[in-house]
Amino acid sequence: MHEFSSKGFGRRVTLPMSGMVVATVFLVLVFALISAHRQNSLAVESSTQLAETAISVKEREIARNLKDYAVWEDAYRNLHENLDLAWAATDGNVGANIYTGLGYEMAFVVSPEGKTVYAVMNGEPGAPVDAFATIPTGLRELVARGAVDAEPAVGFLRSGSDAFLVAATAIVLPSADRAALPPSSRSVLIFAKKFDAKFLARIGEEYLLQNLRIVPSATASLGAAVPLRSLDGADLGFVSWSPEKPGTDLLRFLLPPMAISLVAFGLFAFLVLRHTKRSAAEIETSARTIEAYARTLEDSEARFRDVAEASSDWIWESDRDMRMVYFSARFTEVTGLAAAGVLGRTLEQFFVIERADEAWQSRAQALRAQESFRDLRCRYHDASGLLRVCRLAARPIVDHAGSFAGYRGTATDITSEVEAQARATHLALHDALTGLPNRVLFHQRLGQALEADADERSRLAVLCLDLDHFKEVNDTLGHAAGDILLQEVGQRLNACILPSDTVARLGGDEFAIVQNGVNQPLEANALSRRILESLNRPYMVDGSELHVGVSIGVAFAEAENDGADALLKNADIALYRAKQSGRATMRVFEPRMDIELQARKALEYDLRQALARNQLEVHYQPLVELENGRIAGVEALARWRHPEHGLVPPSSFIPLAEDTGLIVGIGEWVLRTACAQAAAWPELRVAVNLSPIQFRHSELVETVRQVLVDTGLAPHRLELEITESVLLHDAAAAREILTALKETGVFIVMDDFGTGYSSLGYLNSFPFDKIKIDKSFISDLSAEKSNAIVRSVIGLGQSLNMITTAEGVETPEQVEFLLREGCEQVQGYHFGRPIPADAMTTLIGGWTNDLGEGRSAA
Ligand SMILES: Nc1nc2c(ncn2[C@@H]2O[C@@H]3COP(=O)(O)O[C@H]4[C@@H](O)[C@H](n5cnc6c(=O)[nH]c(N)nc65)O[C@@H]4COP(=O)(O)O[C@H]3[C@H]2O)c(=O)[nH]1
Repeated sequence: MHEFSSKGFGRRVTLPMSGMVVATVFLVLVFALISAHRQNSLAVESSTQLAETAISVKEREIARNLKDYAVWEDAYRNLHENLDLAWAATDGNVGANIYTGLGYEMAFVVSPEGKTVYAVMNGEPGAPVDAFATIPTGLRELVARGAVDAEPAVGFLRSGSDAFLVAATAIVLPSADRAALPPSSRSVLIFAKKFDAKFLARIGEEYLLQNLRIVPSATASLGAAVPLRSLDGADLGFVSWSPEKPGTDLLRFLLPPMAISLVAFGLFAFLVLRHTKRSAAEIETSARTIEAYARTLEDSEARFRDVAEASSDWIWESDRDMRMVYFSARFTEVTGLAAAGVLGRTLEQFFVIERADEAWQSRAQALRAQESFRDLRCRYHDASGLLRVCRLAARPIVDHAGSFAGYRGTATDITSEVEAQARATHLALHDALTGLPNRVLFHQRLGQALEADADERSRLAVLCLDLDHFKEVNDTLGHAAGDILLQEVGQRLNACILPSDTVARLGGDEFAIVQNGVNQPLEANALSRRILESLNRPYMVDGSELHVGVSIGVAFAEAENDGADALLKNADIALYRAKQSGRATMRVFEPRMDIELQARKALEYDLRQALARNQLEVHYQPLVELENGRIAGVEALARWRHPEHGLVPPSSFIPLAEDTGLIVGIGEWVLRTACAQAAAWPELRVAVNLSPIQFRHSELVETVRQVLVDTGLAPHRLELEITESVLLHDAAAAREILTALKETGVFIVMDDFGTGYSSLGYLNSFPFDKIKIDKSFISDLSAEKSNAIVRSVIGLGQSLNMITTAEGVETPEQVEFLLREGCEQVQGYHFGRPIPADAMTTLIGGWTNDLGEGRSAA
C-alpha cells in the first residue's frame, strides 16, 4: 500500500507552490522593473530627441534670423558696400532689436578682411568689439564657412565660461549669385545666442523639458543630457534636463497595489498552503488510521479464520440458491472429500438434514427467512462412505444492494460427540450390568404406556420382582458371582417377555416389567408363572449350582389409576406380600394390601419410638425340670405396651423389628433387662431369644460379653436361643459366632427345632447345649407323627448329650408323655404363662416341687 506522508506532500506540493508564488512575484517584479526601465529609457530617448530637435530648431532659427538680416539689400549696402554704422545701429536694422527682438546677445559684422566692423552687445550697438576676441575659438572657421556656404554656418562656441550658439553668413544681395562672389570679398554677419539658464528655461518650456540646463559633465546629468560640442570638437558641457520617468511613475502607481496584492496573494497562498498542509497532515493521520484499521482488519480476519477453524472443522459458503461455492482447506482434511467434487451441489444435495431433530422447525424457518441459524444437524458421507454427523451454523451474506447473496458459515463434525451422546444416553437409560433398561427408562416407558387411552391402559400390567435369597449369594459367593447371577436372571427375564413388553432392572436384585397384554389378568398370571418357573431353575455360577427364587408382585393399570408411580407402588406392595407369603410366589395387588401396609408403616413408626418411650417390657415364662418339678429357669419374652393397642405380642412386632433392623436395639435391651433381672433371682437361668438379624452383627459377641459384665450375671446362667434360620444364612459365620459365644460360657439353645429345615447335621456341627422342641409338635401330640418326631428329638438330644425342652406344654397328658419319653424340661401354660418380672419374682418365691402346684395363671 502506498504510504501517504504530509512531509512528502510538503515536498511535492508546498515547496513547488511556494516556489511558483515566489517566482511569479519575482517575475512580475522583474517584468515591472524592466518595463519601467524601458519606459524610462524610451522617455529619455524621446526627450533626448526632443532636446536635440529643440537645439536644432534653435540652430535653424538663428540661421533663418541671421539670413533674414544678411540677405537684405539694405544690409548689403550699409554694412558691406558702405559701412553705415548709424544705419546699422538704428533700431529695426541691426541695432538693439537684435537683442530685444530676437534675443541674441551678440551681433557682429566682419569685413572681408576679417575685421570686426560692427558689433551689438546685449542690444547695445556701439564701437566694434572684436568678435574673435570675444569668441576666440572656432569663430574664424565658422565665419569662413559662413562666408562661402549658401546657408549660414551654425555652431556652438565658447565665450569665456559661457556657451553660445553662433551663426555666420555672408551679407549679400538677395539677388546675388553667391557662388559668383569670391569669398574674400564678402562681409559676414554673425549672431550669437548665449546658452544660458534663461534661454534653456525657455526652450524647456517650449519643448516640455524640465530643468533644462547646462551641466559640466555627464555624471552631473539630471537624467538625460546631450553633449554640446564646439565646431572644433571642444567639450562645452552637456545640456541636461530631468526627463519624464513614466516607468518609475507607473511603478510608483502600480507597486503599492501590486505589493498589497502580492502580500495578499502571498498571505492567501500561505493560508492555502497552511490549510493544505494541515489537510495533508489530517489526511496523513487519516491515512495512517485507515492503514491501522486495515491492519487491524487483516489481523481480525486472520484471527476470525483461526478461531472459526479452531472452533469448527471447516468454513463454507453458498450462493443465494444454496449451492456450495466455497470450502476452506480443512474440509478435505476432515472429510477426505475433494472440495471441487462438492462445489456446485446444493446444501441439501450434500447434507442430509436431520428433520427429526427437535430444533429443525426453528432452523427451517430461519432458512426460509434467509436468516442466521445455528446447530443445524446434518448427516453426510465422508470419502470412505461412512455416515457422519455435523453441525452447521451460518449467517446470511448480504451484497452491496442489501440483498441476500447466500450463506457463510462453519461446519463441525460431531460424529464422535453424537456417538458418545448415544452411548451416554444408553448408559443413562440402561443398567450397565445386565444391559436392561434402568429405572429411568422404565418410568419413561411406563409413563408412555399410561398415556394411552383407557382401553389400552386396562391391558397394562406392572410386575415387580425381587430375587429370593440373593443377598445370601452375594454374601457367601461374593459380588462377582452375584453379578453373573443377575446377568443370567436378566437374560431369562428377557426370554420370558414379548417384544412389546419392557423388563428393567430397578437396582440390586429388583426387576420390573411393563406388560401389554390383550387379555389381562390372564396374561400377567401366565407371565408370572413363566418367570417363576424360569428363575427357579438352578444357576451355574463359577462351577457352583445356585438356587434363587423370585417373588413377584403384580398390579394392573386401571382407568382411574394415578399414574406410573402409583402403579409401581401397588406392584411393590403386592411383591412385599408375596415375600411375606413365603417367597417364590406371586401376588396380585389388592387395595386392602395397601391398607395393611399403611397400618404396618404406622406400627413401624410407633415401634421406632417404643424403646425411647419405655413402652417395651420383658415378661418371663418359667422353664420347669420334669424330673423334680423345679424351676430351672425362665424365658425372657418381649412385650410392647402400646398406648392405643395395649399389650402387643412379639409375633406382631418382632418380624417388623427384624425387617426394619430395630431388632438389634430391641434385642440388646431385652438381653440387658433380662440379665439384670435374672441376676436378682437365685440361681435361675434366663433364656433370651436372638434374632438372625442380630446374628449378622459382628458386635453380638462383644455385646453379650459386655451385658454379662455390666449386669454381673454368671455366663452359665444365660441361655441364648437361636432358630435354624440363623444357621441357614451363613453357616460358617454362624458357627464362628456361636463358638465365640460359647467361649463366653453361655448356653446355646436351638429354638423351634423341627419347624425349619432341621438338618440334623446342624446339631452335630454346632455347639448346642439344648434343643427346644417347637410347640406345634407338642400341641399335636395326639397325632402319631408328632409323637414319633418328639420321641426321636428327645432321643437325639440324649444321644448328643443335650438337654431337651418341650415348648407349649398345656396339658397333664402332654406332661406325662414327655416325662415318659425322658424329656428333661418343659415350658408351657400348664406351668405358667409369660408374666412381668415382679409377678415372676412372686411366682419363684411360692414355687413348690410339685408339678401340679404353684402354677401361675398369668
Ligand atoms: N399356645 C401356647 N403358647 C405358649 C405356651 N407356652 C408358651 N407359649 C408361647 O410360645 C412362645 C415361646 O417363645 P419362642 O418359641 O421363643 O417364640 C417367641 C420368640 O421367637 C419371639 N420372641 C419373643 N420375645 C423375643 C425377643 O425378646 N427377642 C426375639 N428375637 N424374639 C422374641 O416371639 C415368639 C413368640 O413369643 P410369644 O408370643 O411370647 O410366645 C411365646 C410363649 O408365650 C403354651 O402352652 N401354649
